[in-house]
Amino acid sequence: MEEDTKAGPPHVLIFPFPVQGHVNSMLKLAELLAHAGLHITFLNTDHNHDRLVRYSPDNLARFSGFPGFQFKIIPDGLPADHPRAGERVMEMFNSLNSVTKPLFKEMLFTDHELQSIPGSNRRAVSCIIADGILSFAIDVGNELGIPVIHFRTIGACSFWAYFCIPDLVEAGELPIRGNEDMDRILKRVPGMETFIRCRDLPSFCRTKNILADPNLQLFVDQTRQTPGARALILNTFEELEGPVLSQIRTQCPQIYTIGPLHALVKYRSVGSKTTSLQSQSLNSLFEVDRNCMTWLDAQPLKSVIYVSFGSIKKMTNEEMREFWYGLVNSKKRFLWVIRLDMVDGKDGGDDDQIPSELAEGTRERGYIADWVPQEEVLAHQAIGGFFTHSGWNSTLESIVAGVPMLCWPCSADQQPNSRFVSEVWKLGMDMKDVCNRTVVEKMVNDLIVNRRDEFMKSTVEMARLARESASKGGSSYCNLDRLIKDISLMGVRSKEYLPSSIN
Ligand SMILES: O=c1ccn([C@@H]2O[C@H](COP(=O)(O)OP(=O)(O)O[C@H]3O[C@H](CO)[C@@H](O)[C@H](O)[C@H]3O)[C@@H](O)[C@H]2O)c(=O)[nH]1
Repeated sequence: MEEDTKAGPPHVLIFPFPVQGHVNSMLKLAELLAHAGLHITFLNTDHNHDRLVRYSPDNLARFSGFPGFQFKIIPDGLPADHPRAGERVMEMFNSLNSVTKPLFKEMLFTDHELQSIPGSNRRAVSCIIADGILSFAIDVGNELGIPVIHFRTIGACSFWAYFCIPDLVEAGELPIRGNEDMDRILKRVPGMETFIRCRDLPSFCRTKNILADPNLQLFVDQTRQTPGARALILNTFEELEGPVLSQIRTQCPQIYTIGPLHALVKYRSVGSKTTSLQSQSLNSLFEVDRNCMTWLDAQPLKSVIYVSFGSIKKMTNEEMREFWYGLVNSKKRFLWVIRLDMVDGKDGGDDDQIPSELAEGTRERGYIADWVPQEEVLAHQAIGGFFTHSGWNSTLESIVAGVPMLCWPCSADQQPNSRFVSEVWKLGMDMKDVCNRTVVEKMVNDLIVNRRDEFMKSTVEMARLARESASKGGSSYCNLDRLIKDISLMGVRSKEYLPSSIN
């Protein structure tokens, strides 16, 4: 091993999987590390960077205020009109592997060469924080002898569920034996033996051919690689997922729980001499409709259900109608994020004519938006509940805002998340695998009227714990300090990081 003796702070390269839920949280980490004085290169795909420039210009300008922060752009290899959503998200993995990986490798090599030039005041990359599902970034980092820390944008509960899948298969608990088997409790997910059912496993487990399913294989393989990394960063907090984290620590001893990141960004700025951290940083890849805030201002206290199924889910026309009828029939006010390009079968035909009862109910009590400032929306006093797909960022944002959730998980980690929200944390209800207007109507009313007091008790308490963990002296606050210190110690460079190792 040889030491990189060049003066200056450590240089961290951060590389997210290029979708909203991943870019958002990893940019927040980048912001926190830059605020602590580290040099940061944030690697963004060309497609996403164009969108950030277009839809979050103020945010981008703010980053330029950090000395030593830079964005670098890399192609994702997909055509401009590729949706990068729905089922086609999986095509991104292939493209990233075939097009982006060699460019990434070349970029790291050039970075090393440039920074070796006498007079350069920037260190070569001394640590990579790679999205844990971008295994090629991890491989390249390892190959070049640069320490790699995995960042998983999912919760500990779903990380652990993915991790245990091979054990479930080996023990004969998987595959799932048809619909009638969905409520069977699984015994081989340590820490979850009493409540995790087949239907609560990551959605890829629903395939019959479990050993050959490429999507499942991809996520399981990548999760199983994490123990080989220097460390694992999770956007969660000890008080929320302590028991599951103890299980994960048996495999990955070095974990930094630094969530909820959006709360940490907010609390780290309190008392800070700089004002460069943003309390509600909106790293949006879509055009934000701010008029919804004016509409919310006019609604009574805790009267509105906020509805959003994240940035990737593509809905069917039928699902949209069932939700819409359910919301209108509930007679509750609603703010619904729905982009028509994310609804299958919208072709302007007869089916697209909005029935008059829906149009009228929406005009009276609803507001439909393409994209909203979600953190701000959830913090608004008019919001009484969140009808969510249980994406991990949305779950954390709801927890911090103290808003009870009605969960309709669609895919991947969302299935375990919603089980934890309802069964373990008691922060709301799970409507998994049901899409029916009568059920939506009833559950919306239960969430914000009939069972409101019951949910408010636990949501208020969990919000307090989340905020405490992100405040000075709290668990996530201290873990971030520990992470910064440990990254600073990673100035030691490996001898293998030599041009000859590039092939
Ligand atoms: O109108 C909107 C809707 C969403 N958001 C933001 O978009 C993010 C959405 O993230 P998330 O709730 O995690 O959902 P997805 O976009 O679906 O995220 C993907 O990535 C997550 C993190 O890995 C996974 O948990 C999900 O299952 C996966 O679909 C959140 O920060 C929201 O605040 C907005 O700002 N405005």
